[in-house]
Amino acid sequence: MQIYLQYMHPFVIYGFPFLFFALFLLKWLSITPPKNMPPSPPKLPFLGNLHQLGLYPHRTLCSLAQRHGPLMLLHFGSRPALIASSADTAREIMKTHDVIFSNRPKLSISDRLLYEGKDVSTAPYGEYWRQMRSICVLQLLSNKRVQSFRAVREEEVALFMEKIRDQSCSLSLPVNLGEMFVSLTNDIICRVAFGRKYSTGEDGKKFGQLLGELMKLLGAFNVGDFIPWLTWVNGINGIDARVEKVYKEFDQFLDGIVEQHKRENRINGNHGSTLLLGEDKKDLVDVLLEIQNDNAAGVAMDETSIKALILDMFAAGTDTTYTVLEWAMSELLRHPRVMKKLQDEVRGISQAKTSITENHLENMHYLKAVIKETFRLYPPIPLLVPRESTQDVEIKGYHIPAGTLTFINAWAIGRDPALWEEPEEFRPERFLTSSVDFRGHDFQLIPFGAGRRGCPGITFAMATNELVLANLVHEFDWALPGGACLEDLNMTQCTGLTIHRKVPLLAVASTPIYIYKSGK
Ligand code: HEM
Repeated sequence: MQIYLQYMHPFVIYGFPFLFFALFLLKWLSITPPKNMPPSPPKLPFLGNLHQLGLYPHRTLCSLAQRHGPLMLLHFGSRPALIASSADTAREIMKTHDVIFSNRPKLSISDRLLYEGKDVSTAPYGEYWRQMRSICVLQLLSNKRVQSFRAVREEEVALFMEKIRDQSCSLSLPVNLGEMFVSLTNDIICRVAFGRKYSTGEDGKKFGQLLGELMKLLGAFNVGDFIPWLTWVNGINGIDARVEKVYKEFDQFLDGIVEQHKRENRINGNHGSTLLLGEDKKDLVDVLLEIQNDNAAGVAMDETSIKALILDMFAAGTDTTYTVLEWAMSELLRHPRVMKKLQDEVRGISQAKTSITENHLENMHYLKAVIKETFRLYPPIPLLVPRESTQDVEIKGYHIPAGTLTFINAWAIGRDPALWEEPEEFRPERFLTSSVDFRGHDFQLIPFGAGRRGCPGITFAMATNELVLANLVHEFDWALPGGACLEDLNMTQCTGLTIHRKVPLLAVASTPIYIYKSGK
C-alpha cells in the first residue's frame, strides 16, 4: 500500500476524495433544500427542550412564545413538538389543516390505561376512531341523551346542597368545596354511565381511590415516550407497576359492571337498568350493549370497546368538569362585586323558588359570562390534548414534518393581550357584549379544543356546571373561613394534565336573610 501511494500523483490522493465529497455535498443540498422550520429555542443533546418545561409547561411555553413567536418548534427528547400560542396559529392547525392534525400521539401510559387506543380520545385517526366518535356524539353525549339525565343532575345537586346546609349553615363549619365538587361530578357520571353511584361504603372508597389514581397516571410524564433509551426508568420508579395495577383493577370493575347490566337487561327484557335514571331509564352501558346487540356501530363493538368508551367518559369528563367549578368559585370569592351581580341575576330569575332547576338557566346571561371568563383564565387542560401531524404541511410559511407532536396553548391564548383587554383581570362583563363562545368556532377561547377531535362532552359538562354554580350562589352567601381577606386566598395551581387548585378551596356558607323571609 505504502509503495503504491509513492507512485500516485498527489491529485489522485488528495483531489479525488475531495471531489467526491464536494459532489456528495452538492447532491445532498440539491435533494434536501433547507426547510424553513419554525423558530426554536436552543436545545440540549438527548433532552431537547424538556429541561425548560418546568412544573407548569403552559406558563413556560407562554414565556418562550413571547421570545420566539406564536409558532415554535421544540424538541421533547427526540420528538419534534410544535407549540401554537395564538388564536391564529390554533385556527391553522384545528381548522385549516384539521385533517392533518387529527391524529393523537401514542403515549404509553394512556395507551395502556385506555385499552390500547380502543377508546375515543386516544384512538388513532381512522375508521375505528370515526365509528367510536360517532357513537359518542350521536348516542352517548347527544343533546337528547344529556337531557335524559336531567333528573340525575337535579337530584345529585339537591343532595350536594343538603350536605352544605348541614355542614356549613347549621354548624358554621367551612366546607371543602374542591372535595365536594369531585364527589358530585363522580356521582353524576357514575349514575349516568352505570346507573348507580359508588360513593359510599368500602366500594365507594375504593372506587374513588382508583379513579384518583387513574387521573394522576394519565397526567404523569413518561420519559420513555420521548427518550426511548430511558424507558427502563418507569420500571424502577414504580410507574409501570402502578399503571398495571390500575389497569387491572379498573378492567375487573368494568367487567363486573358489564356482566351485571347484561343480567339485568335479560331479566327486564332489554329495557335497561331498573335503577333510578333519566327519563328513558337507560344508562350508558345499556346504550352500548344495545348497539352491540343490534350490530349498529358499523364495526364490531366488542366488550373491550364498551369498557374503553365508558372509561373515557370518566377520564375525560370528571376532573375537567369539577376544575371549572373550583376556579369559578375561587374567583367569585375573590371578587365580591361579581359574586353580588351573579347572585342578583340568579335570585331575580328564580323568584324566590327554593332551588334552581335547568328551566331557569337559559336566561342567566351573567352566569354564562362568569363560566366563560373562568374558561378563559383557567382552561382545565391548558395545553389541550396533544395531536400529531400525519403528513408534511406548511403553516404560516413554516415547514412542519409528518409525525410532529402538536400542542395548542389555550392558556396563553386566553391571556393574550392582543386579544383581550386587561387579560389578567377576572371580568365576566367582557362576554356580555361579545358573541365569543367556547364551542370551537372562536379560536381565542378554546378550552374544549376544536375541529374533528374537539370535545364531544361540552353539553354534558355545561349542564352540570351551570346548574351547580347557579344553585351555590342562589341559596348561600359565601365567605372565606375565619374572616380571611380575599387576598389571602391561595390560587396556586397543581401540576398535571388537568390544572386544578393545589390548596383545597375551603369556604363558609350562610343563608341570606331574603331566603328566611321567603319562608324557605
Ligand atoms: C369542562 C369540561 C371539559 C373540558 C374543558 C374538556 C376538554 C377537552 C379537550 C381540550 C379535548 C381535546 C380536544 C381537541 O383535541 O381539540 C377533549 C376531548 C374529549 N372530551 Fe372533553 N372536556 C370536558 C368535558 C368532557 C365530558 C363531560 C366528556 C364526556 C362525558 C368529555 C369527553 C371527551 C372525549 C371523549 C374527548 C376525545 C375526543 C376525540 O379525541 O375525538 N369531555 N375534551
